[in-house]
Amino acid sequence: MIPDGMAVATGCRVRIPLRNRDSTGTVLEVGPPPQTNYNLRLVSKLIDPDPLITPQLMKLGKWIAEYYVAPLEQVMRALLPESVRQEMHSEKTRKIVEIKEMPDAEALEKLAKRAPKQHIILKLLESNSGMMSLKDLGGGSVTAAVKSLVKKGHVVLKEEAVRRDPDEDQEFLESAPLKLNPEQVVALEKIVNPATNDKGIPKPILLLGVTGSGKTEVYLQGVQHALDQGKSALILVPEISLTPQTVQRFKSRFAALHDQVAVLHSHLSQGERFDEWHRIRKGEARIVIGARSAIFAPLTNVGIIIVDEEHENTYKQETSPRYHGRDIAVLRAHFEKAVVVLGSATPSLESFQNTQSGKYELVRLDQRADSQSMPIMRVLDMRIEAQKQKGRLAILSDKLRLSMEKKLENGEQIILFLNRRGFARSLQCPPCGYVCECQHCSIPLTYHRTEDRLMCHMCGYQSLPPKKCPSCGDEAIRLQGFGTQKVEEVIQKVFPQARMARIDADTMRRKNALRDTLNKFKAHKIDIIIGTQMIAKGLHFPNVTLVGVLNADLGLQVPDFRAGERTFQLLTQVAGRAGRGELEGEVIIQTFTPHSPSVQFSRHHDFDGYAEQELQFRNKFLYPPFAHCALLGTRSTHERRAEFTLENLHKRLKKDLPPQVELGEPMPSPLTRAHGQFRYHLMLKSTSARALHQHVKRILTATPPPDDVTIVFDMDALGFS
Ligand SMILES: Nc1ncnc2c1ncn2[C@@H]1O[C@H](COP(=O)(O)OP(=O)(O)OP(=O)(O)O)[C@@H](O)[C@H]1O
Ligand SMILES: [Zn+2]
Repeated sequence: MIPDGMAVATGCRVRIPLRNRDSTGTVLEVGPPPQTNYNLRLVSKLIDPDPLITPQLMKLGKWIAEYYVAPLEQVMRALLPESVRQEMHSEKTRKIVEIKEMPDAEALEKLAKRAPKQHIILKLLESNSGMMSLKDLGGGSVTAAVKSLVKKGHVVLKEEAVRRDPDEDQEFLESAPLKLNPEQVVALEKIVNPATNDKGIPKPILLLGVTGSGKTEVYLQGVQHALDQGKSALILVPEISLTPQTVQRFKSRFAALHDQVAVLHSHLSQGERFDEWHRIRKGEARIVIGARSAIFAPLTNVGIIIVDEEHENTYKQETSPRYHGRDIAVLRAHFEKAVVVLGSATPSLESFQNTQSGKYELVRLDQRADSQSMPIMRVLDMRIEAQKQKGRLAILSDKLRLSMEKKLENGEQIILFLNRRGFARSLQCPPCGYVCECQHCSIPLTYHRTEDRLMCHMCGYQSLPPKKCPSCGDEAIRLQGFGTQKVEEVIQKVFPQARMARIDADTMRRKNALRDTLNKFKAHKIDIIIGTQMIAKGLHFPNVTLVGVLNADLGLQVPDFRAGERTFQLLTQVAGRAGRGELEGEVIIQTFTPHSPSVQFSRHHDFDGYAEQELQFRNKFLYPPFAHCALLGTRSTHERRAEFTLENLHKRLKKDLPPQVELGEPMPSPLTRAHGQFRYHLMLKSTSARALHQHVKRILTATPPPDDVTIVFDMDALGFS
């Protein structure tokens, strides 16, 4: 309860005595006290006179809690960084000593004899325009002397706030805006004067621009326009540590406004995050760049929200609340009446379909900005290569090896890409490329070693693994695969002179490791980079003339209806790293399935063609964007209990199932056991998001799990492991 006269508002933090202890909480709603038998407590203290959470953000939080079926407290935790919520890291301050009144010459002379230290301090201060930090004066060794000077009235001791700047060690040279090409001019115009609905809310914009088309320059000038209007700007990037170049470009362009740019990401220390957050809230920082959670930055008067590489999976939060940063960006822009720009060379089909249905505006950049041509794409059939290199793992085709040789001779640089993801293994036949698929869902079946079974991870269909390839009859159908480490070994043997670096989750653990390696590559201290999807994003290296994709199929073999989309995106993005300078670029794609649409359409840089056939497939099997897919899972250290709990939930969900919702069978996850926990899951599909999350919420609320079982619900799930 609120004591009389205390101005508590929604979004403020308050202290309440609970169990003899003062606890901190955030006010979700203010209203008359409810009828209850509980003993209601009075708020003992109002911490923030102004709400920490703006009304728009509060609205966003409530929406997230409902849609993603997450407890509101959990959502509040996502909204407010821990350091801010707990007041753990109050402002960092330093002590400043300032001259108040210098003693006259006579007194000064006396001081020099009797208290030489005090004399020196005064002299030092005098030669430093009367003011120095206590630390610079000598810190602990002079505190006593300074105190005496304070007592005598010669100096004063003050506290001054200092900002913990995460990029303190870096310098950013101001970059001038480029003269836009005609396509960019049109794009910027649409952002500056967006189409609006009848309530004056701008329509979201999908900026579909081929790799190297100058999307970033359009973002920069769009942000500039918002600032000129006195508004603030929010820029989301997939992952700060993976996109150092994009962040650098923003920091450089707005270098003159240095203190108005805030960066939010997971590598900040608690103190840095505290400072950045409060600078934003006070309106000192009006440009915010950050990863997913920066969508909750406490900016006011937002003019523009940009989501760079909007198709990236990293925008989806993997713990509850499992929100999608891009979707929340669109929603926040709507609440704030701001323009939102989703940019990508390979947009998600969800966003693209929204342009087809008229919900979003489609803006295109079809040419590379500096009139470089798109790289030449070659597709290499590894089935033939596998026969040639009998018995060995076919990692490097002759064609790719020869091309690498030539580039190295010319002093040009090479990126080798290995798209290795997921744990799920499907069965593929090397001589013919055939992959075992589910007849109902058209996704690869996953091989479960322990049961010696093939399973469909969408619907639960099971079958025995074939002894021979059903397509060509060869017995070579088997599990296969190689990782980046193996590739590095092989390349090292073939090109002993070349300088190379491997970029993957294992080698890039150290903070700034990626930035440092990329800087070395830029300075041409490295000839070849071998990497996973970590290197597919937004990199710009003019001297890279060859990109090799070692096995394009790996991404196609995961039990996920988005596997094709992801492969198309990765191939297109990776290919876009080649030929970004004066020299022409070449891309060699090694694959066992040269005719798959992902390979063929990316080869021709044809997003529209790809989207058209993929949307047909999605429509036929009723997958997103034509339906919502969600995953309901159980996790427990006791396998039977995880299984049993899910079966029980399944039974209850089946009863009164809304007609729009389709319910899959419970089954072990492809990643059957992780962190000592057994995992089971089932899929839900629905043409109505609301019908789905309401039904699940009702059942989950009525069916609390046993203590040793955790329930996971993932609305609009992106992964199915
Ligand atoms: N109007 C312009 N005139 C000249 N050069 C330009 C112009 N706009 C962009 N560029 C340059 O073209 C190159 C590619 O631009 P940019 O990196 O912004 O493209 P992008 O669309 O963001 O690419 P990607 O999607 O591959 O990350 C950069 O070197 C950039 O400086
Ligand atoms: Zn199936």
